[in-house]
Amino acid sequence: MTASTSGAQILDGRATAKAIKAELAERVAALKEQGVSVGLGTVIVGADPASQSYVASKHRDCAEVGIHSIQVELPEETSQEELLAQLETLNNDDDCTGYIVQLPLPKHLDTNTILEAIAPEKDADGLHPVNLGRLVANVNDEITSPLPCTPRGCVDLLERYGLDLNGKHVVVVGRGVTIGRPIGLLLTRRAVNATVTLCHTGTKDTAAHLKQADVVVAAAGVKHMIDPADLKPGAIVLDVGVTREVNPETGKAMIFGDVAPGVEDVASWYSPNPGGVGPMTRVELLQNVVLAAERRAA
Ligand SMILES: Nc1nc(=O)c2c([nH]1)NC[C@@H]1CN(c3ccc(C(=O)N[C@@H](CCC(=O)O)C(=O)O)cc3)C=[N+]21
Repeated sequence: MTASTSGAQILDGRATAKAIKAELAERVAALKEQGVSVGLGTVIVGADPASQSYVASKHRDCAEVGIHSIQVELPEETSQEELLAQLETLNNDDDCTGYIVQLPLPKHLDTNTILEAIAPEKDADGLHPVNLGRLVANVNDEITSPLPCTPRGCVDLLERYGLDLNGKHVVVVGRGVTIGRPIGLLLTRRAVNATVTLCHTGTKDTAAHLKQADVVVAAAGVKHMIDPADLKPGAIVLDVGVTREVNPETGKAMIFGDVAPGVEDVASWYSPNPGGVGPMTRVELLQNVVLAAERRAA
């Protein structure tokens, strides 16, 4: 655990993801000994530079733990039928243990129809409606089916630092499908036992909710929208939202979180962005593929 120069301690997602990757590498090796190979597929449509950079890092992660990768790159103008045919190929490919379709998709494609076409047992993101439904029904204990990567990454990061959420009040900001909506379902399970408030653009006074929060999950995707002055002193803050801006002079991409600078003077713990929940999301993707292979081997 790294202490920052100011008051708060850092929830270091890079170091935590590295430790989890070492554990996953052993599980992949054990599967190989049983003759089970583990493969992750990624499907990317179009040439969005942010998506390409995310997908490239997912394949680097795979190489690190011994997971074989299958990269499918399709042109921007790919039709819905062509994409569905590609997913059918991956659904039937025994070398592909699990896969993801990188989001966002070009506007002419229907994201929900595409996500539903992924075989639920190959859904590495945990975003298929069957798997999200199991999360709602509370039958998804990860032994049966995958959990969504970013929520699980948040919960694992807190757990690895020994931060107990039992009885704590968590305020989630943002209602997106990848994090804001599902994370409350994980946090309110008996095993975690937190109380959750979900704030979104329709919330009247988000600052008043933040003041009550023992833990804040900032997942709106709006650069620096959370003012540290609105936090309760000593709060735990997970900065999840990502805003990517390309510097027009250098051409270099810059990453910004949802929490404005100064959080380190108010929080007891916080996850920086970059370097916090992003690397955890990626390691949970690997975890889902390894779990899928272990299920298949059982
Ligand atoms: N089907 C699908 N699944 C996703 O999980 C998915 C997606 N689509 N579309 C886009 C978002 C965004 N996302 C991130 C993952 C890792 C980092 C990450 O590792 N970030 C590094 C920095 C990376 C950099 O510097 O570019 C960090 O936070 O330290 C960020 C963002 C996954 N998403």
